[in-house]
Amino acid sequence: MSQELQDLLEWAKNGKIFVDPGIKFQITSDRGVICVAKEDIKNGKDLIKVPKDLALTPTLAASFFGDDWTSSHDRNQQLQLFLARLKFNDEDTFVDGVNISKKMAPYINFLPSNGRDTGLPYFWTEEEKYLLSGTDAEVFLKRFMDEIVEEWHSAVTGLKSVTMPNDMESFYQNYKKGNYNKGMAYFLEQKMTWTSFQAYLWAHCILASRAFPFVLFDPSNKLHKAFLVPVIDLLNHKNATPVRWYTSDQQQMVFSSLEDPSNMKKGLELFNNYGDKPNYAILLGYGFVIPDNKFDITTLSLKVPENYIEAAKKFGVKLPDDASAEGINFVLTKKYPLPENLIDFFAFLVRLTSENNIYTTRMLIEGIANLRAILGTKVNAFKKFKMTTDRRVAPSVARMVKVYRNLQKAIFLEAQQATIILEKNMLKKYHALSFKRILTRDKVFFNSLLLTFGVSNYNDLVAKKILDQAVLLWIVRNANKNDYKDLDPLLFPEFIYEEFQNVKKNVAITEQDVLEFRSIYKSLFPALSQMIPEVYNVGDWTPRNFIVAGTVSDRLTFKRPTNNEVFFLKKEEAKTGFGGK
Ligand SMILES: C[S@@+](CC[C@H](N)C(=O)[O-])C[C@H]1O[C@@H](n2cnc3c(N)ncnc32)[C@H](O)[C@@H]1O
Repeated sequence: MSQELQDLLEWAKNGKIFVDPGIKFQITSDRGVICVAKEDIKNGKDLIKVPKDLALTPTLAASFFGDDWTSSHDRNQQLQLFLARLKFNDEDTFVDGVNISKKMAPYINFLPSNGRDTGLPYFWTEEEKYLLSGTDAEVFLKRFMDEIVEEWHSAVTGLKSVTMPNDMESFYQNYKKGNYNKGMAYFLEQKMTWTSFQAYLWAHCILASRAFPFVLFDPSNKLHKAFLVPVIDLLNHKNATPVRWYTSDQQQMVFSSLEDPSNMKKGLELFNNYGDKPNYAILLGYGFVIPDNKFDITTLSLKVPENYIEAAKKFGVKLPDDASAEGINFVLTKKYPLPENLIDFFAFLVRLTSENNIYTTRMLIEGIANLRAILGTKVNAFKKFKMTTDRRVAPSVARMVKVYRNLQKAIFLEAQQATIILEKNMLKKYHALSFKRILTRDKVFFNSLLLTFGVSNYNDLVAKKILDQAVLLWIVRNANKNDYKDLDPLLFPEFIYEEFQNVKKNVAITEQDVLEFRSIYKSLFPALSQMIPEVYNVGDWTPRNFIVAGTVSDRLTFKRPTNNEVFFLKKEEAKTGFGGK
């Protein structure tokens, strides 16, 4: 046991902190101090009780600063700066005549002596932070660091009795200019004075990783302030551990574990529960990650022009609240890797003007295929990322990031797999008609392709790049169905015929359409009608019908990107029925 831990426990005993004789604390090489059962522990038993007097609270910090504090910010800022002072100022800190520096010395000494030792990524080397590239943790680390810099600056410049040192002001100005985007680590390694940014960041990390909600003592505290409770903060976290924290008579804070007794047997570690958090939050708040964390999430960020966001909302897509031109952040959870609003958004992105107020089967299925491609690029980026080794990368950090990245990749992979299943289910549910199937049924048409293009199977159509023409030809044939004699009318689905008539009647043909279809048409006609008149010289095969067929194909077909299989889908309202929220 380290001297600091020994001193802390001795101080705790003298200060009337109750520690159940059935538990003990010991130091591990990889997870710091842990709490271990010395005997079988009954669940629900009060294990640690800490008098309020030994807690470091926002009230105490506020009393210390008093009128000296003028910053409008105050969530945990006062307590953080107060803690930084207790740790990094050699002068004693008095509150209402009590020397808090002296009173709390064993606790303050026990806390990590520098930023690096907190283990939180804010103090990682640049090479270590680089390992987070492309992850949510990288984004949040930058965002939170920006916030902490602002908080600190406003707190320290707001203190009447303190003049911001020049080097600190110049750090602030340079940080704002982006000059510390790389190279922060070196700055953070420098010596700390209590008002320095380094000290404030250290205090932020201490509160993030060890504090409890002050609402336990002060139910009126709406700001979610935090406070520090010695000894109870020695327990490590395990997901889903049932624990109880409560205050008795507003005088002491009590910890008890409601864990299954089989997990509290002699020799086993006893845990606290820091909450159901995803790994990026555990990493940034506590400096570790949980392998196979069932609360893990990842973010798929998409950037689209602002007018798309408005239009999507108007269409009924439930976008995340923070959606803006800066980006839309869809949260993929381990439990629901494919959120329904993400599918809706991708469906919206491929909607045609003719699809104006419903999600059609085509929109959803095509949207899902596009979404799969994006998820694929995320998975590949994770797969390709090289975990470089460097002497400035601690092996423990590299191991942790590897676990984190693997879990992130797994969520994207699960989402990608889910799109495959969803596409399959939807094609089945909405009775998609495969063009491959059409070709096996419509033998006369298929033979015409064989004779003219030398196509002997579906894959040949793809290989010879004439699949799209074949689909158009068949749509026109379908429109001419009443002109063919002796053909089974069941070969020609009514919904495709009707859409053709609808488009022909209602959609104006533009010059652009004519130009687009001219070369395709010329490559096929009049040759086809001369070679196989029984198919291509019956009914109306004019260029106009080709153009109409093009629109029908846009509206009713979906080409599966994985194997180029074309499906016809009835235009109807569809639901994924996937249940992912
Ligand atoms: C409230 S303290 C718990 C006591 C801590 N082990 C100590 O040495 O003081 C929180 C810190 O403990 C460590 N920790 C807690 N739970 C952990 C876990 N499940 N795995 C690894 N480290 C953990 C992390 O370093 C975290 O920042």
